Amino acid sequence: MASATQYDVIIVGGGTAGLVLANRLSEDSSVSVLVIEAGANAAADPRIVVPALFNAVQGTELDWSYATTPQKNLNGRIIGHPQGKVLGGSSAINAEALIPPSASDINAWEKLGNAGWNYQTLKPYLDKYFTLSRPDKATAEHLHLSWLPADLSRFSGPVKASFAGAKEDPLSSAWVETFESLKHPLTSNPFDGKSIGAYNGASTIDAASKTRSYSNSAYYLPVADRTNLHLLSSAIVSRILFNPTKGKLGLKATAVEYIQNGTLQRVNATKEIIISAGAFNSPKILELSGVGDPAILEPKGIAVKIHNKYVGTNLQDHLLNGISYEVKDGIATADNMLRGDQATIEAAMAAYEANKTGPFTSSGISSFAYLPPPDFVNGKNSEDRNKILNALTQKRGTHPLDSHRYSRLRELVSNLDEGTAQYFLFAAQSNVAGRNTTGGIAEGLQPGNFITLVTALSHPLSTGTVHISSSDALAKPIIDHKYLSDSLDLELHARQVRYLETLATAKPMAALLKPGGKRNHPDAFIGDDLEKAKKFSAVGGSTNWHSSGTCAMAPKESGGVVDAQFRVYGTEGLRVVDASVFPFVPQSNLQSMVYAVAERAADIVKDSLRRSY
Ligand SMILES: Cc1cc2nc3c(=O)[nH]c(=O)nc-3n(C[C@H](O)[C@H](O)[C@H](O)COP(=O)(O)OP(=O)(O)OC[C@H]3O[C@@H](n4cnc5c(N)ncnc54)[C@H](O)[C@@H]3O)c2cc1C
Repeated sequence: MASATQYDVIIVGGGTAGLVLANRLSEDSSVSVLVIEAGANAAADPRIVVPALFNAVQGTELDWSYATTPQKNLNGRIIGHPQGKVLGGSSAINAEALIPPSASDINAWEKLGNAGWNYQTLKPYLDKYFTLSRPDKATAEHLHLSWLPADLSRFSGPVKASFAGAKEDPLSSAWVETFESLKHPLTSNPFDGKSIGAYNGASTIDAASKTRSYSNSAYYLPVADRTNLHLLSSAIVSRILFNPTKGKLGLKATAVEYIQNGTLQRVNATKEIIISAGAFNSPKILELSGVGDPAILEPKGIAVKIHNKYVGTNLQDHLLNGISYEVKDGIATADNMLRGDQATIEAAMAAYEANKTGPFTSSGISSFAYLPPPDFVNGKNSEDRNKILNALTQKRGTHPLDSHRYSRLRELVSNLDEGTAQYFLFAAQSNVAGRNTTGGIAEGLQPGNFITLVTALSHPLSTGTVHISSSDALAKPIIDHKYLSDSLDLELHARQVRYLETLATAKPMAALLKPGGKRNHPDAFIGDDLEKAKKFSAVGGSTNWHSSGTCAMAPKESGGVVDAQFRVYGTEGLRVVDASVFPFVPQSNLQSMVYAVAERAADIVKDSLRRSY
């Protein structure tokens, strides 16, 4: 039985990855596990439970409310970065889209030198974290789910997923049919590691209760009464302490310092400390602990314990851009709800409470597509394509992982057999163009009903940094994504932004939109003009909320912070497990990879704990 001052394993951050680890590692009742989470357990809070309300959490006490520095290539705009500060982390505030990753994205980890990190080894874990409910026949037909396998029993995990979307809503059906009419049909089952074309995806929403299913409800609450699993909530970890004597692998991590109710406290770990504080806060905790670049740490008065200049670098995200199109009268969108219209919210709440129906049951984001650059398929625009391919053979960037990024993108643009961009539909307007986005997505909305067609760069070349701003554990880090700092990102992204206009004028999508209707910004009228698309890329560029990569899993000489077993280089008993370890941002939305990677990490740690007895 654990004491209050010492545990076998301490997990820093009870977020998406942290709670997977907490559950799996405490399955062995002889292992004592402590989770330290900065936020509260808000499991009953409707802003978390009700699927459509994910947006209402942003900027509240449940959000770290981070933001970038002014982004030079986005016209100096500041991009807001919500991050869950609550038990469940960002899985408690995300938009619930469950997008399976691409096999080749994962195989790229192994090519980089992470032995054993390929699709085959991760696949069992990708199937292990969720179960999937099949919708009724009429909904399945409406959503064009013929690709869904007859047997869903291979999905066997605690997160409950289902297909959102109502038969009455014309949008999700039109989405798939529009891509089909443009000769980009879905070519295979996305759950098998490849998705090209459009489909309506699943969401992490419990089909029966129509509530968010996330790491708290799925992994923590069902086992919260285990006597060997303890949770300290509303406690902010300030640093990891090391034993000054070097062991075989390096300094042994022995204790965690945290601040609770304004008091600095300490708890010891006998075997493992696992940092799962997310892509911004995990590198922050390493730096506060003296693990990082002396040029960053020393000016802040932090003694360098382990010199690794790559901590907090390699920051990636899927830069996105959306054009909002006014829809014809009578087509239901989420605009009124997003604007906070009282009558709409009351009607939606009434439908939700009475029989779990209506707009509160989904996030409004479930229609997706992946495409290679549409400009280049079938041999089109080969001169432009060759220019991009040639540029990708030249040395660009300064991070050791950059050369791998270029060769991967080169492969994708050469073969055109995988997506380089994600497209999705948001059933309301987007207001982020031309402004800082720290106020969230519901600020300054215009009257009318809209849909937003969105595209995001799947394999960005531009990478940024996140570093501490001071030695104060409560200070926000300095986040600089350096969006579009590699000019090739703009070349590809602008073409994809221009393709949104093709989608909007294709059948049957065009029939839903108001001819000559309003848009979200004067620069959003792009037509076929690539220069206008480039301009709008800067005006409207924003985050897809997929920050990752800042404690990359890679060989040390390739810019790695952790090895293939998640061990922080130069340490013993210290690992990082969360979105920060992804060396390359996968093309999929991140939660599926975070859950799967955490499940696999749990097995790796269990194995190591067994060997240590
Ligand atoms: C608004 C939003 C929408 C998104 N939508 C989707 C989507 O629809 N589909 C999808 O697949 N992905 C989505 N994502 C991405 C996905 O949810 C995240 O990438 C993923 O949840 C990150 O998991 P993580 O374990 O790395 O970090 P997190 O889940 O964020 O966990 C980190 C945890 O550590 C805690 N913590 C941090 N610092 C400290 C400290 N010093 N002391 C103690 N605790 C600390 C945090 O409070 C948090 O609970 C979205 C993300 C956001 C922010």
